[in-house]
Amino acid sequence: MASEIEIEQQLAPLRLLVKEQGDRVRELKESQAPKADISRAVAELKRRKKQLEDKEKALNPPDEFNRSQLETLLKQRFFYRPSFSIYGGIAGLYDFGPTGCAMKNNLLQEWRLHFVLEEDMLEIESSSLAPEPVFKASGHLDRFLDYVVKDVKTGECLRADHLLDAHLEKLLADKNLEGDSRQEIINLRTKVESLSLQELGDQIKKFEVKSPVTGNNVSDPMPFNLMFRTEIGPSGGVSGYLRPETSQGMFVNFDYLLEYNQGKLPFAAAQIGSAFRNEVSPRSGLLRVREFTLGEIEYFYHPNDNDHFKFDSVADVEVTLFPKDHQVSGKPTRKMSIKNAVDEGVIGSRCMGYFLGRISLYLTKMGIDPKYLRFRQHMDNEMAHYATDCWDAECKTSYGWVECVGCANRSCYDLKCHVKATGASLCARETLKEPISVTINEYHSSKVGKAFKGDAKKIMQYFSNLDNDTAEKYDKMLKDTSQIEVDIDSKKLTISEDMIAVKRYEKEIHVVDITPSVIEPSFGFGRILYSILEHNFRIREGDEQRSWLSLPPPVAPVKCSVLPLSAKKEFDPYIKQLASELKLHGISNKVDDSAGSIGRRYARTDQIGIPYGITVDFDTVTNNPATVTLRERNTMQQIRLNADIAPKVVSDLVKGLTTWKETITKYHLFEGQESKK
Ligand SMILES: Nc1ncnc2c1ncn2[C@@H]1O[C@H](COP(=O)(O)OP(=O)(O)OP(=O)(O)O)[C@@H](O)[C@H]1O
Repeated sequence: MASEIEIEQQLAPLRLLVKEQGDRVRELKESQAPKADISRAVAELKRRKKQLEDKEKALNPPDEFNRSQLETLLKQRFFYRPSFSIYGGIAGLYDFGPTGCAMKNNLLQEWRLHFVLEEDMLEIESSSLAPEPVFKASGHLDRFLDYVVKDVKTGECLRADHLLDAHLEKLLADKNLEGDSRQEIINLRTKVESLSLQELGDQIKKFEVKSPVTGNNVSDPMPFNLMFRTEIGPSGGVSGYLRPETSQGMFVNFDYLLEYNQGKLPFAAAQIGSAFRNEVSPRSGLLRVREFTLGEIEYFYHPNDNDHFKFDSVADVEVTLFPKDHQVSGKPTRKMSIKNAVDEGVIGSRCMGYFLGRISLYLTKMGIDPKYLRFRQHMDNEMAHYATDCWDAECKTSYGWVECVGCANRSCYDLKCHVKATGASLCARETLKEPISVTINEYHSSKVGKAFKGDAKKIMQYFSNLDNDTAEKYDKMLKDTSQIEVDIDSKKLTISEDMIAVKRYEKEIHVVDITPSVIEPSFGFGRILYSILEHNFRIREGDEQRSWLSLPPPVAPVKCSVLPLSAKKEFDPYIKQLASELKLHGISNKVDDSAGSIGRRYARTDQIGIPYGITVDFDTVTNNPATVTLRERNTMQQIRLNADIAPKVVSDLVKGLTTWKETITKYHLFEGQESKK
């Protein structure tokens, strides 16, 4: 499917023709030209408008869920739009408007309450830009790749797995394709993202895949690193990268976090921040972009204890699971409680189960429809280089199943990588019940300092952290070749026999170093936000179709509207008073005193998902004490209540201290109002 920018580019000439003809009609009318000329010009304007409409429809084919209606709403009410559009835009970058920004902030605030506050997590904010050795050590420099092919004539780059997948999808659309060939393609589609470079190349050749844009042949696939590279500082000597995930900031600060936590495991660090990926083909709106907000948690725990002390709180949470063996054998998903899934070994540990349960609770509270939420386990060859097990929380949208949260078991991979690269001590200390005897390798040197100057400290640190196997391996190398080569901070250093001496002895110890294991839930807020919008998009049938959003109050961009029934001056003091009292309760509100019927204005507030609306009318002014109506968005029911308590009632509703059902039993339903859900 074409990106929004591509669509806009194709529509621009037609829009111009419509505008020109519109101007022409206006000129003719103003100059009181003959009626026949005006009618001809109007007919031409209609023809051009129709041409534009047809093209728009062709580029945005309607599907079961009417995405184009949602997109129109999102554009009109400025949830988000392509960045720099007045310069023609750049694919994969988006700006959030007031509604989108407020909604995203609500998601972040709820995330902090649900995870950081609830679990006493240690939230940090680390730099978005990191020097190259960090990503060399973490493996991103060598392995954070997508495979791309080039159009052999135009040189345009295309993501190889997506290209192959789209081609296979097209083949499957052919109803005449039957039997084994159909099954082979279905099977291949389930593992397209996990094919190796060689396998991808073979399949692209086998199915004679061509560029969908030009129909030209494509090259063999080649690796493309997704990180944005830059130079840090004016002299250009230090290479750096914008982070593709926020987690490295938490790993490199592990020691300080542990100390802050009084040296105790387990604990969780959390971070919200921007991540940057130079995606080959950004597409599908917010779903695949080049800059996005991530919320990540690193739960550090003892590798021999993968329980979670709060497991019981999620034991009964029902989730839909799609384990890897079901994907291979074509079996359907399983709906089960977290407890049963762990007991039956579907989920590997109570710790992983705990986080899947918490993720599910967060997403559904935010408005994800549980029917369209599943947890899919990664296939072994699909996992990121750092993971040993991974479950993605996927939401079904009109684009298919979309990964919104990844929950990976990163074991001790990252901490060990940074220890290896820097010699830093990134481990916890455990006091043993009984002392044990261990081999100590003590390295001494007089010449390393002279030979390696600034690097000497790191080298000696590196040696002091060696495990026994590596120490023995180095002993042998020194004996055999009189030198050893070590890789520190991405530099290969040669240490000769005369530079270093090792003293080895047994020692009884009471404390051991532990490199913790890590479970990492990683939330992409753009994808979550879009999925929530799709899951809550509704149409009210009536004289005219009105689109609206059934967003849960905590997520809604604005919580309450304040509406004067008409433009009467007497309403103003009440409107001001209500708006400021709502603010005192921390309830965001929007006064809509624009012209237009009250019905139209309610419809406008429903469009951005405002859950409650207070209306000031003639009775407000005449009643003593003053009364107002309070309307609930989903049912469109209204109650009448005293103006001075209305803000508090809305505040209680928004904060979940009461429900609408309870509220309508306490106050009177406004005359003639019934549930119109
Ligand atoms: N290009 C992107 N645009 C928007 N969100 C993204 C993008 N890449 C990743 N995310 C979000 O970040 C989360 C964690 O990133 P992770 O590295 O697990 O994704 P990923 O497996 O690389 O995603 P994908 O396979 O879709 O590229 C994802 O669950 C998703 O919500």
